[in-house]
Amino acid sequence: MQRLAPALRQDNVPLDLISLIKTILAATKEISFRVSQGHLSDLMGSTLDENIQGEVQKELDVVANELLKDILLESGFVKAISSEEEDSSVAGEKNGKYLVSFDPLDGSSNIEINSLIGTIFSIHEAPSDMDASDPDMFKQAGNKQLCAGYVLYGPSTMLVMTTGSGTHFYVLDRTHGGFLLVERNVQVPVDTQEFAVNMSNQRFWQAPMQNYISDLLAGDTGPRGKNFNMRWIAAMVGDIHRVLTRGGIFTYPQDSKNPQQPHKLRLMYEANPMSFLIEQAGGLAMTSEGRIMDMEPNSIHQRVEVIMGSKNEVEACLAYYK
Ligand SMILES: O=P(O)(O)OC[C@H]1O[C@](O)(COP(=O)(O)O)[C@@H](O)[C@@H]1O
Ligand SMILES: [Mg+2]
Ligand SMILES: [Mg+2]
Repeated sequence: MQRLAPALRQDNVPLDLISLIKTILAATKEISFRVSQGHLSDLMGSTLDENIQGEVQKELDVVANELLKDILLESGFVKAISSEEEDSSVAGEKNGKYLVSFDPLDGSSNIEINSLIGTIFSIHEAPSDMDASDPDMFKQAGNKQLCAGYVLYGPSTMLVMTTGSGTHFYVLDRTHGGFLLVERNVQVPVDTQEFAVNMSNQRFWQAPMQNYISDLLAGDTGPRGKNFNMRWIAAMVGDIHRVLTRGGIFTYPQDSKNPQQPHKLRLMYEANPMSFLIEQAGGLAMTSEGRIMDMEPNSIHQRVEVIMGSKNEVEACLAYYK
């Protein structure tokens, strides 16, 4: 099995970017170790703080954020970082080439039940003519990402990453401490009979999504003429990993539960990186109005509607909005 750095060189990834990726992964190996300690560590509880989005921070959210932030800001490659757990962007090296956005721990509500969690990251080029403390540097569309990936802390720790030459799967080999390539150019099957959505929000969705999901639930007695299965891991990393592995449609549609917040998932460190991975694997990543990666961001913590996965199924869903 190929090691990470030679696999990236094969895809013509520049050496500086390889070094940055290795820096991110050094932090995720440490997070993976802490996660695997579970109740043996003192990181299982909640802090008394909330992040800027009003969510209670878990001890592991904070530790994972600090590990990534410290190693990235000290690396010399990074002009600034932005994170789910930071109010604004944080300046790094003034001549740094890259910007990194990350969700240090995705699926935090799964921590205490010993279920799937992960780290999601996205890398953009840093504008050379802007100040390192200017958060506007991050206002770049997803289609400008140089690299996106996640590390899934599951029964095995996996890295799923793209640098624009396909989406590849790696596994952390604890015997030598590095990530090994296990599957190159993963492909999301174009058709599927599996969907992922938080059904408890059903009554708050817009009519097109209500109608689409009702038709899936009607199975072979309804207009789709086939039965669908449902899965919901409550961690986007887990759900998207299943979609990349065996196909499916994953959606967090617009809802009216809280009129101040019609969308749940964050553009910069959830939707954009996952969109890059899904598209590089032949899937589609959309809102009901267009391609996620073509959206021009207006803020670091912007939220967005998400409909992504198997190409034909995403198109079938979007047809309800026409
Ligand atoms: O609470 P719900 O509706 O199940 O939402 C689950 C969604 O929220 C998220 O957990 C948000 O991520 P964080 O844990 O990083 O806040 C997504 O990963 C997931 O898809
Ligand atoms: Mg998240
Ligand atoms: Mg998180």
